[in-house]
Amino acid sequence: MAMAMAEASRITLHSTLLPFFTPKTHVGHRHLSLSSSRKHQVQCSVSAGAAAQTNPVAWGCEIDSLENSSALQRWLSESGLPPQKMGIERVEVGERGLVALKNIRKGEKLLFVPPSLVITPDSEWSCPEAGEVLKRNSVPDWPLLATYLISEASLMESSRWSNYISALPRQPYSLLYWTQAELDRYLEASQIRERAIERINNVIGTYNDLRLRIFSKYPDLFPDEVFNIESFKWSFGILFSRLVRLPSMGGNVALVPWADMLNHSCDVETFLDYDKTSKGIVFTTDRPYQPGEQVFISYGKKSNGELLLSYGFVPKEGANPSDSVELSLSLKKSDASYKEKLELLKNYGLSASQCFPIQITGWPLELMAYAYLAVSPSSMRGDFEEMAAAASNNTTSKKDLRYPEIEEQALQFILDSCESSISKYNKFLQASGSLDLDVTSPKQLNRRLFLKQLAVDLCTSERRILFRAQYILRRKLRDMRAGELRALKIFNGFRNLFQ
Ligand SMILES: C[S@@+](CC[C@H](N)C(=O)[O-])C[C@H]1O[C@@H](n2cnc3c(N)ncnc32)[C@H](O)[C@@H]1O
Repeated sequence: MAMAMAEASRITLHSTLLPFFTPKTHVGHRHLSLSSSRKHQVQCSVSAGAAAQTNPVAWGCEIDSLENSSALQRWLSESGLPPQKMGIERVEVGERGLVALKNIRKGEKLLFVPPSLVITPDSEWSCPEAGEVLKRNSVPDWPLLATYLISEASLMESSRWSNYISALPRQPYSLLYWTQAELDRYLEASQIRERAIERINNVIGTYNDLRLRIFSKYPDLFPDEVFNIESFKWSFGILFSRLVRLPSMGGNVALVPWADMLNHSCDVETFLDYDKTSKGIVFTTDRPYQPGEQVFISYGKKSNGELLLSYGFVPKEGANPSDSVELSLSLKKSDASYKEKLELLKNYGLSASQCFPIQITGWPLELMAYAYLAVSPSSMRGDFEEMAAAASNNTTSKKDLRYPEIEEQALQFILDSCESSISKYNKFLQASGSLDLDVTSPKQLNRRLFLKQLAVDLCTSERRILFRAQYILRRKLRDMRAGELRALKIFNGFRNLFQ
């Protein structure tokens, strides 16, 4: 199960626990920057996001509460969940998690959550009129589920999901709860800041759209006191951190009570799915567990930044083999062919500033193609189109381009971008020791320390990948230049011989 709220374009990598809330500006693995006006919008709309300042929703529980999760466990058993080999406990990784109660073999199927205990876009509403209005207006799955959760939560004990909702965190860990000032302060060096702003704006935009088109027309069904931006931030936070995609159920998205108590480990490769034989949601263990050990699944092959964005945690440094960092490359405005190049990029869904994911093992061919385009002189204009196509998501274009005459400049261009990014991380990491001096209360200090630690962990892991890229690029350039020098010496040697 790939638990995560992956953006649509990334979902193809993983199957299961994935939310499907797609920022419109997301192109494949690339993320476009927001305009400054949109940044301003965030500031106005979500500046009350800090735990100390926000009005938390009236439902859910503290993130580590075991009381509500015991009630959840009892209700699930009474409602058809078969006996389990795991129980909910307080754990070292992830606050609460599922822990083996018995020996569990490798290759064993676990959970067997029946579809009747799963929340999907087709679930029955306790207030059927509200559901009908949304369906009549063709509201897509994500906003539909977000509204469903709020509607059921507000009905408290009258909802059949009340035990489930009471065990959900009142404030899910998610970048949705970071204020603009916190994002600026802690994530300035990382492209994840832009992604968080983009996501917050999508949530706000979605809520505003629902309010304008639907809620305002049916105030009795959707009163402002319940269906407001705070409750939507909560419900989207829950969806981002708990919704799964079930490939064997036609790719449906679902909240799976009980299964969503499983935490993520980068060391396992097992995902939730619907099992047609047992007619339940299961996962198959890829290692044995002894009683007392926490059982994990994978939320998908996500970078540390993506895990922070959707789930609010960062794995230990070096623990995530799928980690990557977004490197931003930009066309130079002083380039004589700037307009021509930009036009072509736009034709392929790209822009003058573009992010590409770098992994510890290397970078995509698209990044090299973009670099070729950025450094190519006007005399190569005949090749611009091929370069722009190769830099894009276009799968039919040739990707592995080679232009020996500008390869050195292209590598130097990538190295410069890499080093400029590294210097931003250095600045943040050096300053991080002195970031907390202006707090006024212990609560504020706790939050600051918590967010700062997450940011330091993220930035350290992202910088580590950039350091590796810097090393490889420097070595390549050195070898190239040494080769050129050797060739020049040989050439000079020949010239002297014939003089
Ligand atoms: C699907 S829920 C898992 C159950 C959750 N621990 C709970 O108590 O409700 C996902 C959330 O669990 C936490 N989590 C999951 N895996 C984690 C990990 N490896 N490290 C830290 N927190 C993790 C994060 O707070 C995340 O948003």
